[in-house]
Amino acid sequence: MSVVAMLCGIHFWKIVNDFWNCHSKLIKAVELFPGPRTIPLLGNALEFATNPKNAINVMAKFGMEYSTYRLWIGSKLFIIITNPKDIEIVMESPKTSKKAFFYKFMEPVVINSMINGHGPKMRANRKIQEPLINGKCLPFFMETFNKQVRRYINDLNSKLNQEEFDISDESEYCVADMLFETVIGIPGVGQDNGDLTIPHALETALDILFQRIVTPWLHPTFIFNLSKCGREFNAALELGKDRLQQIINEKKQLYMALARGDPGVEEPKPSILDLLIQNVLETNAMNDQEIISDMIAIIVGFYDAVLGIFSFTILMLAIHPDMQDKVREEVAFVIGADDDVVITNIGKLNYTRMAIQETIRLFPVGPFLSREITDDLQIDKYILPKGSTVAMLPLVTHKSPKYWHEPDKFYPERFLPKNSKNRHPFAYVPFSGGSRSCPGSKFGMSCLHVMVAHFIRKYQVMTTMSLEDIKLRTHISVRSLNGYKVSIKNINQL
Ligand code: HEM
Repeated sequence: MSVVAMLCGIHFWKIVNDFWNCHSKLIKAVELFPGPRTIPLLGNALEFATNPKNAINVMAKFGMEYSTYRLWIGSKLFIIITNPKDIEIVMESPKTSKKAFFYKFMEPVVINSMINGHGPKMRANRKIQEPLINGKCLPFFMETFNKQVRRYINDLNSKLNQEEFDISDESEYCVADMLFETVIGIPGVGQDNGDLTIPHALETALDILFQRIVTPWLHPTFIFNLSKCGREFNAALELGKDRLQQIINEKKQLYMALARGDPGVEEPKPSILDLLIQNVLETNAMNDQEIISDMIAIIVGFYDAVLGIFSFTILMLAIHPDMQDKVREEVAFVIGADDDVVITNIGKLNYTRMAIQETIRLFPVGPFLSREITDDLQIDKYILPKGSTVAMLPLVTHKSPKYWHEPDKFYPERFLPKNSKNRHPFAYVPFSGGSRSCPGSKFGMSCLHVMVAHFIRKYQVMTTMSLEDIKLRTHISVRSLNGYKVSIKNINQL
């Protein structure tokens, strides 16, 4: 214990030293930036570390006040920006293509992945994977989405005409099954045996990651590793890593057996991981560590986004029955009473798409997008100094009355071309932008269309919640703190 106390003491001294000596340049550079009052050494950390789940709400509150401002989390300087023209400069600049310092916290399990890496190797790996996610196998992935969603919709019959239930809790297994089959290429049987170990472990890791970001005394790795949350975080990532390594080994064996023409070996259905392994067996372009890192990035990106957006969309349609009817009419017209949703339908489901877009406007999956400033960058009257972290807050920009009429209302029609034409393109950044934009946007939106279409075609959804009731819980992503309570009736009983 005394050794730990001594190490903490040494580290504390180092923080003090860093703060006063190494960061004097940064302190000077942001003298003119507005921002909340700081306290010595901790800066603004106490505002966030005491309640990390509310941290982005607090940042958003300051964002309403200042639009551009600075925050100090210990010795780390954050510049928060919310104006679309500034967001455009930051997203498009090569000086900000590196993710913020805290993405390093995902190491040593997730190294130089699409989510936390940078540089030529990361870009080359991303270039291999993007066409696998959104390319010619997408129609095939749609079959899996339809199959799993049909299963889920049938199981929801047990909730018919009953009390309210949480739509997110009910949808977890279906989302995990779609993920397992299309991303990792293992049978999606969560709806049969209820195993959510891997997605839950990764969700826990995200929660802890965010807690660490806003808690400066957890930044040093050796202190973090000694803490309870550090041990939990490492265990969660290790679990995902070990399972993925095992799956990769099995798949490599299988594809080598296929190449040799071994008898009785069947070609598996394609998944993103299967396609990637076939590619690297031929090209040797990525090693196992890189594949695992990117698979974790994709699993987190898929599970968190699809589950969160679907749950919010159904809740929004429950709160707004007129809009729910419009989605239902469109689905009936474009897809019919019982057909699968195929890729060519997606472009015709305009109102459904606008309902999903409007949901993501109000509840952005990436409420806090951050990058490292690798060289001084001018935005408006300010210079973002090299060595600071810039954070964009879609949660604020998406609700600014400067760009959105009645921003707190759910109004899908605001995405009609005639209502969008004068809007700054970076006033809406659901998938981030520039070189670090989401590589899974088409894949994810296709999946969401399938889920919403099947659900609304079968059920009338109601809720006692109102838009004003929803309190947000934020980590890297956004969730409803008070859940997504809905009840359902069979559409044919109406
Ligand atoms: C349709 C709903 C989705 C939305 C709204 C969404 C949104 C986002 C946003 C805002 C980011 C940027 C995060 C940041 O800059 O910190 C991001 C990154 C990412 N997303 Fe998505 N995402 C969605 C679906 C998906 C899916 C289905 C996948 C996987 C197939 C995925 C994989 C990723 C990955 C790997 C990154 C990291 C990319 C990078 O930082 O360069 N996303 N996503």
